[in-house]
This record gives sequence, structure tokens and C-alpha cells, in this order.
Amino acid sequence: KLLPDRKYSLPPGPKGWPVIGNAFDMPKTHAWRTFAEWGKKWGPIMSIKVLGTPFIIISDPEIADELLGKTGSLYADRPTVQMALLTGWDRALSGARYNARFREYRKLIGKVIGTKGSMVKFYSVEDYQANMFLKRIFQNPEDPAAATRKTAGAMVLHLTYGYRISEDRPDPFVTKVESAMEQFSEIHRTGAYLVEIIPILKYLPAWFPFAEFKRKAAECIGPCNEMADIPFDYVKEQLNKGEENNSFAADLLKDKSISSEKLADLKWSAASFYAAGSDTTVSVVYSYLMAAVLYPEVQRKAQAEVDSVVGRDRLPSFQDRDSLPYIDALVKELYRWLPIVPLAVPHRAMKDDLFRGYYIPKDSLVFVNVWHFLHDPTVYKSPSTFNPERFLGPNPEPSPIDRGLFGYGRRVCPGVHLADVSVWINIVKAVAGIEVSPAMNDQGQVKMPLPETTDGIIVRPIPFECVVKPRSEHLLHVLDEALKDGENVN
Ligand code: HEM
Repeated sequence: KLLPDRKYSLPPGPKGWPVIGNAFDMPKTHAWRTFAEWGKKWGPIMSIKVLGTPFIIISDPEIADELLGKTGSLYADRPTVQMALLTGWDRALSGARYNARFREYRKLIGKVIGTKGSMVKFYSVEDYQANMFLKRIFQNPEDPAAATRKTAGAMVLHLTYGYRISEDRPDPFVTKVESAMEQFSEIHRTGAYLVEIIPILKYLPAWFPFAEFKRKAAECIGPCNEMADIPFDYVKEQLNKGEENNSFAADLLKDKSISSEKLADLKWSAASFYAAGSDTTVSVVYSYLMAAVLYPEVQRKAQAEVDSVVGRDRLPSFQDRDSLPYIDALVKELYRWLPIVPLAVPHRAMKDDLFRGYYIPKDSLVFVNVWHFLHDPTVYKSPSTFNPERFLGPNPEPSPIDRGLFGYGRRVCPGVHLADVSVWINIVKAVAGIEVSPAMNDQGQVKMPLPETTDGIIVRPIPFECVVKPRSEHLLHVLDEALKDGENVN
């Protein structure tokens, strides 16, 4: 163990109290804003201590690249979440410790969705589900957020398991997966369970008065297992019956080079998609509806580009992508404007380290302020303004993808290519198909949404009202035809 001496100390930061450290300084909500202020005072790499654990906070993208991107496995670990261990949720990739199982998961995922080129086989499902997004929006225009959520879930289930959700009644898979996901969020709530602070409590018997967490954990075990088992068994059954299934899970199951002992890894690689892949795309698509209300001129420009390239007798799709630069800039701006993973996901130091003269002890948690990287006024002019043009012209501002949007190093988002195509196709269909306008109150005044997000690791725009309509009657006809063509995509 590398011991600190007088020469090497933790990166600077506010002085804390004995034992609890800076626990009381920790912001209650939207920590990225406070961290950005602290960064101005304490510098681009700073630290605080919370109950003995050093938190390293980074406010400079170069330092983030160097520390998390270029140090191999040194910062590739995640913190242990006791409740995840007690419920079985530790098998999901996003929280997995850096070990052989983790590497196996990433290998399996990389095999199917590891390159841009590997996305082509998913285009038809993506296209169909994005058309369904329009249909779902028009079927229930009072609640576009619900259509957005439903589509993201439907898309992940379709791509991952080849499963199509039922449209006219609550789908049994979605119901199961959603309730398991609620429990997932619940057990990861910071500060909710004493066992995270005093891990030894996990040995208390469930009947013990302070062991409420154990009873909660026991409730979660079944749904957690089912969320991984049920859709996976569906794919196995389909393949056994000789039915066509070209999903992520089916591809891996068909791969003879993967031994049957790997089945659990395979099942959990697939299950990890729902957690990480549905909440994220939902947020970006929902941000588009908000941007369209607040910036009608952006909506008009985007529609004008699609109309001039694609016309109005068909809906845009992947073959049009290279001809739609404004839409590309619009998507980048959605990523930048309301960053949906504002502090990335904390990495943990696996060993003591010396970095730029600072001592970073083993088990430190590293937080990267991606929100700040994307709102730095020295890099992005008027950062709170939604302006896709900043990414166009001879001197475009840097793409959010190069400034931490998808995380770092060995933990970088493995769904980056899938995210790219899923977000793009939903946004371009929304532009082509939906007229979004502000809602009115009873006095006839417009109700403008507040461009703010919820709190958490993956965030979304705070709920707002808006009016959504098909752009024309003709569009509805075009959409019906497109859906008929896509009925059997697999
Ligand atoms: C716009 C969409 C998305 C964004 C902005 C995003 C961003 C991120 C970020 C910042 C991380 C943490 C990286 C780190 O720790 O350094 C992450 C992890 C992850 N993402 Fe994504 N993601 C998106 C979509 C997706 C999709 C569609 C999938 C699934 C297919 C996915 C699967 C995952 C998984 C499994 C992890 C955990 C990786 C690990 O811990 O090793 N993500 N993502």
C-alpha cells in the first residue's frame, strides 16, 4: 500500500469534520451544480471525504480522460452496494465489480453491438419501433411522456429478445420488468439504507427490529430473477421451436463458440440492457419535446430540412442520415443541453495511486462533472440556450460525445452505438411526424416548461405539458402504410 507522506496529499477541498468528513457539505440535490461551483474554488481535481471515503471530483475533461481513460483497470471498479448484493442486482453490468465476470459480460455485449457496423442488422426493428412511437403518441396525445417511455421499453425488449410488446393491454413482460426496475432504483437510493454505511448489519436475521432492509431485500429477489429469466426463456423457447429471432440474446444463444456454462453471463448481459438502455433514450427523446416547445424556430428548421430531403410522402429513415446535418446537430444539442447522466457513473480506485502529485487512495470514488463539461461557457457560447447551430459551420463547438457523454475507459457505455441509432431514429421521426406546441392554461396563456431535470444518476426533463398533433392527415396515412410494411420485422 502506498502511504501518503507530507509530500503527497489528497487533491484540495473543503475541510471536513472528524469521522463524518464532509457529509454535511454534500449537496442535497443536483450535485453537479454545486460541484461546478466547488471546481471554480478548489480547482479541476478536488476531493471531499464522506464517512471515510474520499470522493474525487473532476471538472476538467482532459483530467477525466487521463485519469479514467488512460490508466487501464486502475479506476475501472464500481463501489459495492450492499443492497445489490442482498437482492441479486449486483449481477447487472452497470454495478458489477471489475473482475472476470465483468470482462465476460463486456465481451459478450461487444460481440453483438460493439461496432457502428453491427447496428445495421437492427435498423429494421429500430425503424419499426420509431414509427410505433408516432402511433403511440397520437393514440394518447394527453400523455406524450407515456408514449416515450413505452417506446424506449418496447425498443429494448424488441432488440434484446426479439419480443414485441402488446399495444392494447398492459404487457406482462413490461409490467414485470418495470416493477423490477422500480425496485432497482429504490435500492440504489443514496442514504436510504443503513447497511450501506455499516455493512456488517447484513448479517442480522430478517426478523431483527432494525433489519427492515433485509425484509425489503427479500421482496426484491424474486422480481430481480424474473426480470432476467422470463424474457431470456422466451428467446430459448422460440429458438427451440425453430422460430426466427435475430435479437441480441438470440445471436449469442446461436453462437456455438459460447459454452453453456456461460448462460448466466449471457442472460445478465441481456438483462443489463433494459436498466441502462431504456431510461437513457427516453430522456433524450423527452428533451426533444421540451426543446420543440421552448424553441419553435428549431422545430421549424428541423422540419424544413426533413421535408426538403425526404419529402412528405414517406417517413425519414437511416438511409437519409447523411443528408440531414441539421438533425445531427439537433441530436448533439439535445445531448448537451440537458445531460442525462450528468456525473457519469462513479468509478472506484482499485489501488492507491499518485496522480499529478496528488495521493488517491484505494477505494476512492471518482465523479466526473460531465454536466459542467457540456455547460462550460468558455467552450459553449450561452450554454443554457438550445442552439443546434453551434455544431454546424466552419468552427463547430466540440461534440458532447468527445466530452464524457458516454463515460470513460473500461466502463465506457457499451451501448453507445445502439444509443446513437435509437436516439437518432426517434428524433428524426418525431421531427417529421409531430407538431409540438405549448399547452395553454384556462386563461389562454401559454404554459412554458422549465428546462430542468430530475435528480439522480440518470435524469430526465421534469414533467411538463405540451400539445402534440400529427403534422397532417396525410402523415397519418403515410404512417399506417409504413407500419404495415414493418409488421413482420424481426
Ligand atoms: C443516450 C443514451 C445513453 C447515454 C448518454 C449513456 C451513458 C452512459 C454512461 C455515462 C455510462 C457510465 C460510463 C462510465 O462509468 O464511465 C453508461 C454505462 C452503461 N450503459 Fe449507457 N448510455 C446510453 C444508452 C445506453 C444504451 C442504449 C444501452 C444498452 C444497450 C446502454 C448500456 C449501458 C451499460 C450496460 C452500462 C454499464 C457499463 C459498465 O458499467 O461497464 N447505455 N452509459
